[in-house]
Amino acid sequence: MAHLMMHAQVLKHFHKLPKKVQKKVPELIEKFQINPWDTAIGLHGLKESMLDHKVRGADLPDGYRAIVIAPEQGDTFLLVHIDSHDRAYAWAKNKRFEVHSSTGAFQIFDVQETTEALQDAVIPTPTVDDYPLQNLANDYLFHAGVPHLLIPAVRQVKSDQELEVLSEYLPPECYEVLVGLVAGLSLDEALAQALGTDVEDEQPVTIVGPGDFSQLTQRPNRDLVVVEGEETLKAMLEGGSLEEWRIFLHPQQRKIVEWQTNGSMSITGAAGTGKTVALMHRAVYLAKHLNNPKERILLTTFTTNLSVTIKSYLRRLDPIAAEHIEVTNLNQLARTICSRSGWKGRIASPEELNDLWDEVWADPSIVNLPMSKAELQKEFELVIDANGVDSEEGYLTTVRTGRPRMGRKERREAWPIFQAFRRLLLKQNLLTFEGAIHQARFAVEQGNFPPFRHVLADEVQDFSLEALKLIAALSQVNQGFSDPLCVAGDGHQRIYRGKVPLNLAGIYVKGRSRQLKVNYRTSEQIRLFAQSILEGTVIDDLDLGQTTIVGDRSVFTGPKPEIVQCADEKEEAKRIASWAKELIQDGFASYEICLTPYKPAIRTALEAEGIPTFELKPREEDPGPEEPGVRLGTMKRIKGLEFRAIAMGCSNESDAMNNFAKAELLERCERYVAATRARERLLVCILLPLP
Ligand SMILES: Nc1ncnc2c1ncn2[C@@H]1O[C@H](COP(=O)(O)OP(=O)(O)OP(=O)(O)O)[C@@H](O)[C@H]1O
Repeated sequence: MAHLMMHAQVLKHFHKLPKKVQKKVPELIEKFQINPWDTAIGLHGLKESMLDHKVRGADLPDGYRAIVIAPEQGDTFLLVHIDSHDRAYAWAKNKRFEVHSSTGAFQIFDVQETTEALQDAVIPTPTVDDYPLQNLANDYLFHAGVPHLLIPAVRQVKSDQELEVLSEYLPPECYEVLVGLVAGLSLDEALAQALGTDVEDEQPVTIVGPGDFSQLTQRPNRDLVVVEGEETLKAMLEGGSLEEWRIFLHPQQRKIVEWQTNGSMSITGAAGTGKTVALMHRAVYLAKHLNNPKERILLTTFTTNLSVTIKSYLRRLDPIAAEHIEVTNLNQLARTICSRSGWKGRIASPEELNDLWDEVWADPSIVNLPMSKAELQKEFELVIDANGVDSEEGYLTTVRTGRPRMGRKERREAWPIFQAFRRLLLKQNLLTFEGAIHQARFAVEQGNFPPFRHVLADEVQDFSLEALKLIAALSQVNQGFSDPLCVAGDGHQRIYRGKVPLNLAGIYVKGRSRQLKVNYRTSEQIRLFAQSILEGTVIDDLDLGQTTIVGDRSVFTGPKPEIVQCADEKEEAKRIASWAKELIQDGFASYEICLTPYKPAIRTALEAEGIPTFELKPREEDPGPEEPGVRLGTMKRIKGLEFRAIAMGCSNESDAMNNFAKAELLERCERYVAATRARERLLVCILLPLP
């Protein structure tokens, strides 16, 4: 059967086409499947007027034309553009539509346009004359995926800015490989990143020429999709427009989705690189391949926000598969397991915990405090509770990463205090959040709660050791099942605790780990700024190694983040309010703007300008377009969300933004998280330096 593959750009602009034209497209697809040469399709050659002789036109109503690329080998046709007659043909006239015979990627490019873009770019001449691309041999560049005809243009590139100019003109995977090479990756590494292939398992490309489309439906492809008929098209364009993440995955994401593993696997990547998207697609893929429909899949997250978003996205992705996937956040998961396995208590509220600590401190037998009360409470939360430490001996040997030094003597002194606190919890049938996770793990390990066939967990950088052990138990990681556990996370975004290597919890991902490097959320300018907040720090890969952002990039560019100095909170509130007002005048909806952290002064300043506000409260969903109002929320609250514009206020001398070098890593990571929630615009207020 012949196929018609559609290009992402056609789907992206589909909603702008006249209704009559939109209606005809499914008919066109169906006719193609039956007989692509059917005269009723009206496919006609345009040899004389087109540079690429494979270009065909197909008539659509109201004088519109579809640009279809006919194969020289195979029976896969490509619908690459739809527009009014003159515009459609002008678009296609000088373009080439080819499969690259080294990488197998389908590429659209215009040699003249690319060369001219480079010549016209006003970029200062670099002082150093040995930019990496200039020294590469033609053959090397070809293996990197550069079409033969574009090699001369690529060899002209003398700086990062010039390479960036080409980002709009080079085929995307080819541009990505070049960025990787310039950043210092080897050719194999850069190709593996861009194409989602491994050198070991790579299928050799065996195409016979640029018009051989016979393998396009089988190879990972970031811009083309097979559309099988009206229903598929409708499903893709649910709500009238395309949500690209549902259909077009980066080849690395595709690899993650379909990767069959005999043990746990991990997905890493900086903020916005599509980890959650890959994880959701993988959950759906696994749900579709369950052997027994009674088997269950768990997808869990650290924050409540994210689990709410994932739940609704999974239903959009595949409502039938979503029925097999239980989505819940860690807190809820622990509660459910505890209560289903017979526990009758409650998780203590923060106020109740404070009351219990007060009771401990009031106990006259507690006299020797090896550190301050506040530090001891923190020690309990971050070390004792999070690691499930249940004996003094265990405590003496626990690794306390990121905590103040404590010798054996101090630990022995502290232990009775923690025991006293635990006794009070028990007396009232209360558990801490970590305590509930600990109980839940026991319930699973003792067979009081059934494990899942597959477990997927997001935001694992913030999981405690106990939480990691819980998901390991729930997925039976060491029982020899295929694809037991897939975890996703990012060490740059760890904001709740020190790192806990997966390995410590018996989750072994060596050789089964993938890093995503293409940022789909934030502009390149915002990505670079956010990255600068963490400059000089060492970020882990969730396990025992370090992560690197070499070769990372965003898929789009935008205005530079604005950094403004404000003398005090009053000035800060004024600056933020006038910035938000300007954005709204420029067409931003109020709910697309978020200000963090929440400060009453900022709210008052906005309201004085007549701008509605909406506070994002803990555990409550962001209602989106239904509820106008500039969003106000803490940096922790906005994790897992994204906005077109973010303003970060920080008119406080000790704020991390005022002095990165002095700030704690967790605080810097929190600022990184806040900055990377912004898609297009970022305003950062810092304190005016003291005289
Ligand atoms: N293949 C894709 N095509 C288009 N958009 C994508 C794709 N993958 C992800 N995105 C978009 O990029 C944004 C970030 O994706 P996602 O939330 O999955 O990233 P993440 O790595 O989990 O981010 P973070 O760690 O910052 O929460 C989302 O708006 C998502 O829709």
